[in-house]
Amino acid sequence: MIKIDNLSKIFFSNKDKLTAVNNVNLNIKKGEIFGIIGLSGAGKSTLIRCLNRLEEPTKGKIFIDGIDLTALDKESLRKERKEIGMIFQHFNLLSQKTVYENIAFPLQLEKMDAEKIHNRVNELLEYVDLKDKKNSYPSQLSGGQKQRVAIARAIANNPKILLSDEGTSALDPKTTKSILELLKKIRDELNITIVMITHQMEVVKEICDRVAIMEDGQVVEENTVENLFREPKTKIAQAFISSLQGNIEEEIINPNDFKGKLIRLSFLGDSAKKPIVSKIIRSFNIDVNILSGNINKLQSTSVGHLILELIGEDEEINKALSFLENEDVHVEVI
Ligand SMILES: Nc1ncnc2c1ncn2[C@@H]1O[C@H](COP(=O)(O)OP(=O)(O)OP(=O)(O)O)[C@@H](O)[C@H]1O
Repeated sequence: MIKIDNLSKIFFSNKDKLTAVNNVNLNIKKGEIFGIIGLSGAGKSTLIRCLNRLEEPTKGKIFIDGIDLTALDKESLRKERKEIGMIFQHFNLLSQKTVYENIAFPLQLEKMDAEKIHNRVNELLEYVDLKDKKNSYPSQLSGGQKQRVAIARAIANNPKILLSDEGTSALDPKTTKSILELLKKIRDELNITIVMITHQMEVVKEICDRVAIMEDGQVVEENTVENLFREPKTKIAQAFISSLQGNIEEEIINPNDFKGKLIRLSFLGDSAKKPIVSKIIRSFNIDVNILSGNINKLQSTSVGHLILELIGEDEEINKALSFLENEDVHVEVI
């Protein structure tokens, strides 16, 4: 549905040249919640702002349902932009207008008649659970309530796509959860494709179907959330996963400090429930030392990791490794 083709954005200031987005290619499917994660300065905001041409790409193309957004003139772009709602970290509400007026604003721009606007705004207020706040001003609302208003405003014209630029970064964990639930409801019920940039792995874990990791303007890794958690390939993906609360940094384990063989097991879904450690101890003549372990509960499944030291004869260890591979567990010798 969204096809990003060799997209680059270069900022020129004085004699300096900064490549904020460097040759990015992505395909985002209809109805997907697609996350883009990266550290500060990685180019996430610039990339997402190119998707509705708030930022003009320097090179490359963006197709939305086959329409090349980069080729549109001003008037066609204005029409196409109606299909793309956006929310921001700091909400960007109109402070002089009430909640009702903020949500009505994009509908007035479309010259919708007054009665229709009235009905639509009330429907949206109900949808985002803010009926009782319709006459309040943004300054009278909590962060979560402000983001609900921003979301109602962003979906008022029934867009196909919703872009979120760090939409939960200014919120506490509980409020973040409720906003993520609202976004999920919007995807599930309204079939709106959601592209969200974030620096929080918690957000990706909670809500995204697929994720791209950006570093220095480039997409360095792209995968389903399950597979990313199962086998992160790049150092930065591993660091993001390690940064999740309760996860143990693996770097602290140095194989040279151990006399046995170190292995890292990754397991997904039902294989996480099998008593594999006790099985290998009982079935083979080896000792097992558990060095670290974690389990991440994703939306529809769980992904676990264990780092074990296997102590014993090579032959017995190799038998244990073959056994593990047959148990649908990914084994990596460290
Ligand atoms: N208008 C601009 N002019 C010049 N440089 C810019 C401009 N906007 C962004 N940059 C630079 O482009 C790079 C990418 O910035 P961007 O805001 O896209 O990153 P980000 O991953 O969203 O980071 P953050 O999470 O901190 O916003 C940074 O080095 C930034 O300084």
